Amino acid sequence: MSASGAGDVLAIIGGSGVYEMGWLEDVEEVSVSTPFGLPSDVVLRGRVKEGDATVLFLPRHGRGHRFSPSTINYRANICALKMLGATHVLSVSAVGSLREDIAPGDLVVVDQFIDFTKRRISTFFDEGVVAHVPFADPVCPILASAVHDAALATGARVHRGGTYVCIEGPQFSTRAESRMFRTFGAHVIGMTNLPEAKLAREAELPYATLALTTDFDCWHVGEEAVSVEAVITVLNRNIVVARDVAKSLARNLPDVSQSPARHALEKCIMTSAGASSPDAEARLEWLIGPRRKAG
Ligand SMILES: CSC[C@H]1O[C@H](OP(=O)(O)O)[C@H](O)[C@@H]1O
Ligand SMILES: Nc1ncnc2[nH]cnc12
Repeated sequence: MSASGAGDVLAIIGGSGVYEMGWLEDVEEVSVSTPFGLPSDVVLRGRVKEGDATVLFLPRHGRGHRFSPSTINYRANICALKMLGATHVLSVSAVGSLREDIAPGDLVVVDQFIDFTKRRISTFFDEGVVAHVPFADPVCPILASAVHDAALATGARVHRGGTYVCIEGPQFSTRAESRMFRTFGAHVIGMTNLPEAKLAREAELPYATLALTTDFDCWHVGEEAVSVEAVITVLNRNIVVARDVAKSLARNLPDVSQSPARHALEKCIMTSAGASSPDAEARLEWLIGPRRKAG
């Protein structure tokens, strides 16, 4: 796998418990406003020591954990990172395990999602311009492979591949729901990676998730049902590893020029510039402007 260029920008979206990276250098705070509103917080922009890439860091819940999974402005977050030149997106997320062989403390580099969210805006193309992007493989395999390599290097127990079912929350699941998700073949459960991953795909951003397993949700007979207290206890250990994985990845970004995400919008926009509205074109200029100009 060839290394990336110095112009590459790794965007890290921090999940529960991950409100800063701790290893960023030459850090500046960047406030970004987008056509979809404000992102969860200011974006930290810096670099990694002994690395070429620029690094962006955005805590999806905001510093102080101000936004629930349902109220995060996912569109503003992804749009802001795209506007700042992101070329790779690493999502760091706390998850529950739905499998006996995935234990709290394990890392999972997921490769599939099941969407059980209920009330989230999950597209940039909701008014005036229609587009349908492929999403069969929702995670960039090139980036996921690099994340897996970086995770292995920490010595943590790492699972390559897995299906992340995303629930609306903010309540945890019932036992019946947890058991149902297991019958679906899901491996881990969370509350935030959708529509985040869908929006990253529409924005043609290669996306991969480092899932930090913190509990067995509530299906496991021999285990206590998940609680915030239990999650935080394990998360405090996972976070240290997650920071190391992100640092290693920032130093070894893969070339994603062949990522399926990079051309996701090609031939997917149904509405011609003449048929859409000036408002819609203006709202999406950051994403389809160059394509529109190229005709
Ligand atoms: C505190 S457990 C539930 C909470 O943690 C996860 O957040 P993130 O995905 O941002 O790490 C989960 O999605 C819930 O938001
Ligand atoms: N059991 C669980 N369900 C949903 N999101 C989670 N995040 C961490 N553990 C979780």
